[in-house]
Amino acid sequence: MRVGAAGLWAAAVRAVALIWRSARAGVPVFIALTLAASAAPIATAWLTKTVIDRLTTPHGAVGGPALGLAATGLAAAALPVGVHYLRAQIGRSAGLAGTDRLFAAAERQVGLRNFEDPAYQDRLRLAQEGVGRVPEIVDGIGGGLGGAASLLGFLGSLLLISPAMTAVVLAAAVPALAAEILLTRRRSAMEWSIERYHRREYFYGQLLTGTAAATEIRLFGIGAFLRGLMMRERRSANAESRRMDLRELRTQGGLTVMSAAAAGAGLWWAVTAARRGEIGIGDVSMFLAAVVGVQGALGTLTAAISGGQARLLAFTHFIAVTDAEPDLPRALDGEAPPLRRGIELQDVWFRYSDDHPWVLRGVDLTIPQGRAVALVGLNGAGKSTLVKLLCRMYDPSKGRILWDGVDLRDIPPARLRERISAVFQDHMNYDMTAGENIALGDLTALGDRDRLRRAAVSAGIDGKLSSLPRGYDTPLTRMFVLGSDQEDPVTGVVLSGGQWQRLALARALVREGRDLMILDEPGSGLDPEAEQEVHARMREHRDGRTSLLISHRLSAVRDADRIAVLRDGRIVEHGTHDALLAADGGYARLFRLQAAGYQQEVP
Ligand SMILES: Nc1ncnc2c1ncn2[C@@H]1O[C@H](COP(=O)(O)OP(=O)(O)OP(=O)(O)O)[C@@H](O)[C@H]1O
Repeated sequence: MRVGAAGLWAAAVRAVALIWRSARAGVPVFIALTLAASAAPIATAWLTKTVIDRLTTPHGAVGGPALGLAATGLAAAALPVGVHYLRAQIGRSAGLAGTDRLFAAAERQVGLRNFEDPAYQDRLRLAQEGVGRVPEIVDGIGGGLGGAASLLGFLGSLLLISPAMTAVVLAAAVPALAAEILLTRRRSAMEWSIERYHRREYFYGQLLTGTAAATEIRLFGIGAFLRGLMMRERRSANAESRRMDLRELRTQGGLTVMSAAAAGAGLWWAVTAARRGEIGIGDVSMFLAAVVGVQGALGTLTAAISGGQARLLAFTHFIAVTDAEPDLPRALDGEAPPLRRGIELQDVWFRYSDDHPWVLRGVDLTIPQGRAVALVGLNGAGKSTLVKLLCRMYDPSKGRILWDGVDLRDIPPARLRERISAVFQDHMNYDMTAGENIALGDLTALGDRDRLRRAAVSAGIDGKLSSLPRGYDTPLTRMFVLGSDQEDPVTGVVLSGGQWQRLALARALVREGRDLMILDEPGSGLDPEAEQEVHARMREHRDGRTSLLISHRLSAVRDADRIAVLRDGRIVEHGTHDALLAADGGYARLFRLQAAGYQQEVP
């Protein structure tokens, strides 16, 4: 991604606006103290010159300037401390506001399309990095302001002593500044180009240190292999950084010699001019302070400019994420009415992107209110995709889905989702307490132990949760210690796959009174007995409710009011279990196959 000067400027304006809005009271004080802190050394230099001049003239009164020197010395020592505190404080406020804004922007992506786009994911990660660098932008602003004020102050002082010498010092300074800015742009470009190595290195690092892949990595013995891949990425990034460092070394080396030569020449001139009586001894001291001051200010300024470019570049990702349009067209005021008739899919076509093949190719399906519809089909047939369309995680590419006659596109996703509960095939296990894991299904149940237990009982997991060391308050994680009590840390518990499955079911059940219940493979991780039991419970729960059930175990869906078979992106069979068996099509064949498999297993 190339960001030109205009882009960086726009980013600077946005960053300043964010900083200003998040710390209105602190910013003016910070600027005032920064400028005062920069002025202190200039005042010190002038006062020193005055003291020396008066000391070298008979009867010169030095009391006033000496007192002034003491005051500026005090200011020079104290002001940077205040500036440092305010800078950190403003950085924290701005970082907090930026982080909140960033995550709110990510939440505005109500569907999944952007989240599944690798480019958006990259951008999101870089945006987090960008917002993390907002405190550095505050540093940069402070450095830039302070540096510029010192530079102008010392150059002005030098100008009063000798315009010629000012020209020499400037001649050494300006190329240095220009070269630094150029180097910085190159460094930014280099950092952007090595980002791809860092992303892959991070990925391997996560694999090697996380728990998700820990078992496989150990069993397959692939730790060293993955570490090798990780180190290869790091070496590639290092090689490019080293090339850049060498270029900087050469340029900066040359510039340092140049400015040292300018300073040396200036010193020689000042000393000889003082010897000839053309300037006073105080002027020599002022000149020395100005040369050192200009060089120091230049260093601060170039660091602020070069660091600032890199930080603003990172901040452009934050801007891109916070400005991104929601992935689904927004319907702001539609309603999802309580379901009375049912849900209708009319000629629904869907593919994940223009580059992907069609998953659904004209699905027509009705889920009548109060009925249980089962959806069956082979792996990859598109069942879970259809579920995601029903929850409006995506919009159909063609066709429409009607909720009691209202197109889902006309309903704000949040309102639609309030009416739905679901157990997803790839349900989530949260590193939180058992109770929280259930309550996440409906936050109004948080802390309502009776409701949580009711859901857990229905999902058949209450016994297990009640027997945990702290019951429903037991953390279901070994990732970190929960609770604020450092003296008495709460050790977490790890559940089995099937137990997590039941917990996901409880999470769906705690969402009481919803119009549609979606059960996508609710029994897939359970042993046969448990699966039967869960399906029996779900049958009870479904009774009189609108539900969509997906299962590969056809015996579990046989008593659904309707069964739809999805193949090649279309509903190819549709009816009750008995009707489908009588039709003797694909469903009947699959059902017999499964039944025969079970019979063979019985001795
Ligand atoms: N997020 C995604 N991006 C791109 N393609 C996807 C995505 N999710 C699923 N697919 C593809 O869509 C097709 C249908 O997948 P889906 O998960 O809906 O099938 P399914 O019927 O639920 O399968 P299973 O029975 O194995 O769970 C598959 O070919 C899959 O590769």
